[in-house]
Amino acid sequence: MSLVYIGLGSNLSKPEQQLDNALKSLSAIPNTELVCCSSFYVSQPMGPKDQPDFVNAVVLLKTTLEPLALLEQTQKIELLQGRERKENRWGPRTLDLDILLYGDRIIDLPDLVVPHYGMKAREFVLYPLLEIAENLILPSGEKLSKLVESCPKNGLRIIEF
Ligand SMILES: CC1(C)Nc2nc(N)[nH]c(=O)c2N=C1O
Repeated sequence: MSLVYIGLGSNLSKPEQQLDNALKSLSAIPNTELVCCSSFYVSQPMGPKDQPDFVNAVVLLKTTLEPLALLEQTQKIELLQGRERKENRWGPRTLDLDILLYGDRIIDLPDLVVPHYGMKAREFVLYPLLEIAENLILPSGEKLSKLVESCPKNGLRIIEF
């Protein structure tokens, strides 16, 4: 059984609803349990600013699926929710599911790099992750709490339901 942290992001077609739907689909992945989810956070787009603000969250899964089998499941959910794989990397999207951490594994495959390549500089990943994993140590040995200390919030704010 592995503990896997997944980043969720959306800035199209009712982003909060997109994340709610994604949570339902993630909890239905075979051999996988959705353990907990962070609050939903709103933030300005990193990269091109001429697009809507994003809604982001991080979830913790417990799974016996191997990394590429889990990736297949998350990509299926993205497509189900209307993500066109052809869109540009920095443009708006209905749903992004990124495998941030997979236990203590370091994975470097053409389709999957874990820890996620950009997570250390993304406030919209680090703050929700800290909310559900305050004592996390990354495979590199770095403390998540230290990374958050040096990551500006850039206006990131929790959506109060
Ligand atoms: C376009 C890019 C880089 N910017 C983002 N910016 C924010 N705030 N949140 C995201 O999830 C996000 N995802 C992306 O892929």
